[in-house]
This record gives sequence, structure tokens and C-alpha cells, in this order.
Amino acid sequence: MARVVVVSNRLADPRKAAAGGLAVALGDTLNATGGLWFGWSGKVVDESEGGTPGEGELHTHQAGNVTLATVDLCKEDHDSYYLGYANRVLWPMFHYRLDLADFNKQSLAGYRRVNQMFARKLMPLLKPDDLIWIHDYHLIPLAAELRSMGCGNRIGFFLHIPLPPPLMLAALPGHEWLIRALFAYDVVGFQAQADVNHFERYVHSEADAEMLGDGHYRAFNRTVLARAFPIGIDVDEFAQLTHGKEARETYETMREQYSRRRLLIGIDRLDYSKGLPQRIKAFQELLASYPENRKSATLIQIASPTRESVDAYADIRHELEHLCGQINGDYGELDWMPVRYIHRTVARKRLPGLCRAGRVALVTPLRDGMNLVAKEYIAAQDPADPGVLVLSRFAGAAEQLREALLVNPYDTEGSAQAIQRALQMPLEERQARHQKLLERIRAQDVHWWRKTFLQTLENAQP
Ligand SMILES: O=P(O)(O)OC[C@H]1O[C@H](O[C@H]2O[C@H](CO)[C@@H](O)[C@H](O)[C@H]2O)[C@H](O)[C@@H](O)[C@@H]1O
Ligand SMILES: O=c1ccn([C@@H]2O[C@H](COP(=O)(O)OP(=O)(O)O)[C@@H](O)[C@H]2O)c(=O)[nH]1
Repeated sequence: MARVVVVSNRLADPRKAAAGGLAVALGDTLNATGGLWFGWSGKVVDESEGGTPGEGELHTHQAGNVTLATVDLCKEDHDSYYLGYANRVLWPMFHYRLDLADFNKQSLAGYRRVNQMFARKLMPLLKPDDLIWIHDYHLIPLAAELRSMGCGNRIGFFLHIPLPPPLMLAALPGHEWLIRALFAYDVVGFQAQADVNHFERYVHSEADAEMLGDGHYRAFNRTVLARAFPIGIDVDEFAQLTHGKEARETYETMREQYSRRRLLIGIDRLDYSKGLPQRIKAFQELLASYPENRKSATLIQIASPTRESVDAYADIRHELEHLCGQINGDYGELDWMPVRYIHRTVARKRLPGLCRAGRVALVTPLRDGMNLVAKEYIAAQDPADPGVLVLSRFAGAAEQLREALLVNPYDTEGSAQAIQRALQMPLEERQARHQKLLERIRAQDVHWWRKTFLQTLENAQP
């Protein structure tokens, strides 16, 4: 295979297990092809330290066979590109939250400036046969910028978040420009078939695209292949982590503390897309409608801090903390609290232990590209005595994980009923559902995802 060049906003050293399955999986291919991983260094340079908009120092270093090339961002670029256009405009709009989108010309200008700068820095590092794989909403216009500099390589794009329906997308000022930029790619990958359907309807109605069949669309004088490539996890790696020292410690502590109680778990970034207030309300409804769970069911909710300088994230934190305080105040006893809320990132090595100890996992986003936690929970279970996954029908993962208990997170009573059903589910049914779910996450794991995408890109006509 040709050399692979991965471009993403964040990157990680693929040799470090803490980087997670995705970095390790991309690392395999990068390592095998002597590849390059390009993106933001994570460093923000203040003006007083010489930071200039549209400029950033390039750093390169070797991680085994992989070259990591990163660029610093000045504060103005970070605020307008990452906090501004990416996370105050595209993230809410693509998660169906038009009410939270805060569109302005400055953030769009910063988004374009950083994409242009990335293209300028990346272009001299490219070789003619490189396969270039660009990731996520931060970098949609990058291929168009590269093309304008004469890049003729095959370029693929994978959107990790959902694509909204056409009319919702049309509410974004400049949506035509953004979607036109997708036609600079050869292959565009989405998480779910629902996203592909939205893309097809949008390009048909707004861009007058020709449908060439088999996922090929022609518009703006270019042809693009758009298809769903649902991202998976490294099932064996996660299952292996379950037997590691930290995971075992966590598992044993949890089992000891909850031996006479039933443990429910939630593991999310504290993002408004994850449906955390709705989840707490459903849990409250469970305690109200099924009182046998009082003094027994406990929800450990990890809500790891994220994008804290964006207002909507501060607001969701207040709302969640208010609800957790309320439920604990209303139902808590001297020796039992219904919710244990943890506003910290829990080390990846510990998560499998927590997952395995959880009788029920609540994965109930209002909208989510995929949701890897749902798959990690399945991978961590003991097949002889597995827990039950309660999954939002609005997570990309729901297209694959049909044997989970699917819920509508806006329906508080329906969600409470599903949680009760999960808590009461007989062993045989738990085993049967888990076996099927495990087959599904194994069939389309992260290695399948990476290979399928890259093969499709390699076979695409440049
Ligand atoms: O980089 P951050 O701003 O700190 O955010 C973390 C990542 O969040 C998003 O994750 C998405 O990708 C997952 C894997 O494909 C998917 O399961 C999930 O549903 C998505 O929300 C974001 O898309 C990443 O770029 C961020 O790095
Ligand atoms: O405290 C935490 C919370 C989450 N995660 C990991 O972060 C990823 C979250 O991915 P997901 O697709 O569920 O959602 P995202 O946060 O990317 O929207 C998963 O691998 C989790 O195991 C973690 O390591 N520690």
C-alpha cells in the first residue's frame, strides 16, 4: 500500500496505549507504510509570545516508523477555528442544535485561515502517491485548499459526527460552500447510513447533483464516492485491558461496594449532545415508578470535562449538577446515594473494569456520530454473566447494535421502563443479546473500518 498520510485536529503518539484504540489502529497502518500524521500540536501561542493569525510553527518528530508533524495555533486562530466555527457552529448544527449555533464572520474567517495554513504546511511534506485521509468537521475545506495548490493525490474524508438533514444543514450560512468543499475529496465516509441519506438528499436538492449509482455523486465538475463506514473499536485490545491491573482493581472495588446493590454506569464527555440531564431524569423516574430500586440502584456517571470555555458547556454542567443534587437530596439515604457524579476524565486503563462491573450501561445521547463507549461496554462484559446496554436510537451505534435496549432519550417514562427491563432481564436473554452484540462489534471493528476505508480510497479513480 502507498504511504498513508492522516490529518486530524488532534493527534496522539500511536505507540502509547493511553492514546486509545483509534490512535493505535491508525498507528498500525501509519507504521506499516512509514506514514505521516499531521495536525494541531495542542499548543496555543499567545500574541505576546509571537503568535500570529494564519501562522504556526511546524514541529516534526518520529514515533517509531511514523512521522508526527504538528502545528501550533495562535490564540486568535484557536478561538475562532476550534472554539468558534468548529465547536460553536458546526458541532451544534451537526448535532441538530440550531438553537446553540453562534454563527459569525470572524469565526468562519478563522476556520478558513487555519485550513489554508494547514494546507500550506502540509503540501511540501506530501509525495505524489500518498493516500491522504482527513478527519472530521474541523478540516472539511482542507482538500479544497490542497487542490487549489495543485495537489492531485487521492484524498479521503471521514466525518466522525452526524450529518444533519438537508433543511437543517441549509440553515447554516454558507452551507453551499461547505458541502461543495466535500466534492474536493475522492471518498467521503460517514458513520451511519442515515448520514449518507442526508448527504444524498442535500446534494440532490441543493446542488443538483447527478446520482451515478453505487454511492457516486457528481456535482461542481467532480465525482465523489460517499458511503457509510461505521467506526469500531479494537475489541481484543479493550477486552485485554479488562484483565490489566488497574481495570481489575476498579472491578473488584466496584463489586465489593455494590455487592448488595445494582450498579448502572454512564461514561461521557460533558457534552450537551450526550443527553445527560435527560438520563438523570429517566433515572429519577425509575426510582419514582419502581420503588424497589430505592436503596439499591446506583448510577455512577462520569462526565469528563470538555470545551469548557464554550458557554453551552458551562450551562450543561450547571444543569446536570443541579439535577444530580436534586435527585440525591430527594432520594438519598444515610447509607445510599442514587447518583455518583464524577466531573473528571477517568483513565482509559480503568474504564474496562468499571464497564464490567456495571449491570447496566446508559448510553443515551440526543444525537451522536457513533459512540464508542457503547461498543467498549459490550467488549468488557463477562459473556457468562453480561450486563445490558440501554442505547439511544439517536446514536450512530444504534444502526448496528440492534440487540441493545433501544430508547428515545426524550421519552422519560419509556427510558425508565427500559432501564427497569434491563435491571430485571433474565440471564439467558442477557447472554443471547450480548453474544449477538459482540459478534457485531467484532465483524466491524476498528481494523475493519481502517482497512475498508483505505482500500476504497486506494481503488478510487484519482
Ligand atoms: O477533540 P475534542 O474537542 O476534545 O473532542 C473529542 C472528540 O469528540 C468527537 O468524537 C466523535 O468521534 C467518535 C469516534 O468516531 C464518535 O464515536 C463520536 O460519536 C463523535 O462525537 C469528535 O468528532 C472528535 O474529533 C473529537 O476529537
Ligand atoms: O473519562 C473518560 C471518558 C471517556 N473516555 C473515552 O473517550 C472515548 C469517547 O468516545 P465516544 O465515541 O463515546 O464519544 P466522543 O467523546 O468521542 O464524542 C471512549 O473511548 C471512552 O472510553 C475516557 O477514556 N475517559
